Amino acid sequence: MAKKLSALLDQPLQGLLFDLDGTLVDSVPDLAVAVDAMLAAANLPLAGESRVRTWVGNGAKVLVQKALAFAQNCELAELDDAELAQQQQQFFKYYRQSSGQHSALYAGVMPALQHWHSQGIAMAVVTNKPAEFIPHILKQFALEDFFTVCLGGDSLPQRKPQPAPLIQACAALAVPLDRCVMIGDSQIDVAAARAAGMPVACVNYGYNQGQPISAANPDVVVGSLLELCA
Ligand SMILES: O=C(O)COP(=O)(O)O
Ligand SMILES: [Mg+2]
Repeated sequence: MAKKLSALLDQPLQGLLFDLDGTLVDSVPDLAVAVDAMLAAANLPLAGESRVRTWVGNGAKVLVQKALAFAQNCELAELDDAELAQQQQQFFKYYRQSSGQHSALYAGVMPALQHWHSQGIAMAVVTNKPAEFIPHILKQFALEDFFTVCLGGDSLPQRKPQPAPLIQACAALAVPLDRCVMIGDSQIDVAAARAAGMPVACVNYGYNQGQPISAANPDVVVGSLLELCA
């Protein structure tokens, strides 16, 4: 049995911050459809789901950059800014169509959120996904009532691994940082939590750029959010 969340704090737990992609929802199937539709429209080779899985975590711009660099067989730095901006709009267009079609809620997420909700724990989503895509996904999986605060990768000037969105989410939840735990799937979540001075629990089923999450040294690793429930 994994360490309980309360064991990570000196004070009683009051708040939880959740990563979205790879932690609550397996969204890669729909992201991959949109990436490949963007590449197909530009007559470029398709990436496929298994590659896209290793590119998610740093937000849409980095995902599009990695896809274009792969398809054009070049370095990220060689990409043209104007083309990148245009392809990102294409990607958004296709993701608006594909989002939610083949995404799935991970096992254990619903009962774990219900548990913490019933305990009165304040909960927020802090994702690098662009904010416009968050409400639809939460609604599709009936998660929207659990979260009083949702921040996307473009909600603030800084995104994870910077601590700003975590600090902002705690402030919006009115929960002190030292009573809050970040729950994510990638080294980006671990780095953001460390920078905010917050403990971090990670799931082992997410994306983490193809690396085992244990390499990022989170405070606890679990195979299901249910393992974190007291
Ligand atoms: O959209 C991404 O790149 C990652 O989103 P996440 O922060 O919810 O994992
Ligand atoms: Mg994630």
